[in-house]
Amino acid sequence: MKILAIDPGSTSTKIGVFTHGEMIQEGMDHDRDLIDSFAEIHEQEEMRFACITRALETRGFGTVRFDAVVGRGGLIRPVTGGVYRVCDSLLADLRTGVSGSHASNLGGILARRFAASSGCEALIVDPVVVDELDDVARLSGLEGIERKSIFHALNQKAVARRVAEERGGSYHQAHLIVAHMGGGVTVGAHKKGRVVDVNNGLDGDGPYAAERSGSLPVDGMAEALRKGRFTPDSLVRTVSRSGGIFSYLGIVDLREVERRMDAGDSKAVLIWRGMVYQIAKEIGGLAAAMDGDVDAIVLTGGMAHSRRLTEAISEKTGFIADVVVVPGEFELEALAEGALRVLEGEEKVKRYETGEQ
Ligand SMILES: Nc1ncnc2c1ncn2[C@@H]1O[C@H](COP(=O)(O)OP(=O)(O)O)[C@@H](O)[C@H]1O
Ligand SMILES: CCCC(=O)OP(=O)(O)O
Repeated sequence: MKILAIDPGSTSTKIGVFTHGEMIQEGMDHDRDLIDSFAEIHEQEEMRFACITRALETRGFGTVRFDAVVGRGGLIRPVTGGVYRVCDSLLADLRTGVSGSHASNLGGILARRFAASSGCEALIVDPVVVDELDDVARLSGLEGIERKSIFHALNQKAVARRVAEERGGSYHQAHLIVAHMGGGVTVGAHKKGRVVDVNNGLDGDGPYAAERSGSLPVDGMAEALRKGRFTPDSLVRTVSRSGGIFSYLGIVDLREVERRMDAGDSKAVLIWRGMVYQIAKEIGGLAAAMDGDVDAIVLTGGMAHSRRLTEAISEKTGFIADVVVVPGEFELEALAEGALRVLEGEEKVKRYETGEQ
């Protein structure tokens, strides 16, 4: 089987070519100013298409006919976890950004384009809108406004499956708290294979991260709107793109933050400590939500490469359960594995309109 996996992130596009049971991966970083020069996410399609085409040609895969092309699923309508075909209605929802705007919307769009040249299926797996929330977790505290499940579903579920199996159990029996710490931070309560509570990684919700603000006081936001510091649209963009560490220090790279800390920058120390504090508090909150019945806490994503960060979070949360660190992410593997399960008939592809297999 030959599978092309496409994983567009906020600042990079990663691809994986899966052939003969092995995956060759390639990551392309995009300049932050270039990304910011596009007003809308879908306008980045040609730029990312050209990058992927170039990478495939350079690696000698330019003329390969794939059996499936699979992309990271974006902000479509809420769905349960699984593998979905990129049908016309799913494609239309990705293009309009029916549930919002994020680079992952390009995953299914690009998968359809590359699948057309191979004459094969275009699929997405565990999109960021996977919604398995308990009813009680949907309540925001204000009638008419619901909490939404928008998170690093693909990597959280892939890593949770691995950790559960490595600990001799199965994902469908395990109780895990998974913190994905990348450009955004999402912390999910995985209870017997369902993510029953998680902070919305793109909204003002949960801990702050490299470029996300996390939860914000409403009073302060209303005042900033009144004073014209933001319009409603620019506020939404700021919260998801230029909040968090970026807003305090003007940088997003945790390695640079830690270099500044080592050089004696007290502001960098405070902001770093604040992020540790908020992530630990989110983990603690979910432990209570799970009645303290937690098998392990899993720290993953790019920032989990920092031992200093994972040790500090472990110190604050280790009283709850074992802390397992899985640095980086397994999104390309999870995409290819999902497509392979469908191609080999192990799993049925779900229909977007009904969520049924
Ligand atoms: N070796 C490392 N040590 C510390 N931080 C790292 C390391 N590698 C990446 N990071 C940080 O991880 C974050 C990006 O994580 P990643 O999961 O790749 O992001 P995304 O959510 O965009 O996929 C950045 O803040 C980056 O600085
Ligand atoms: C929460 C949606 C996914 C997300 O935030 O991804 P990035 O951290 O890659 O931007």
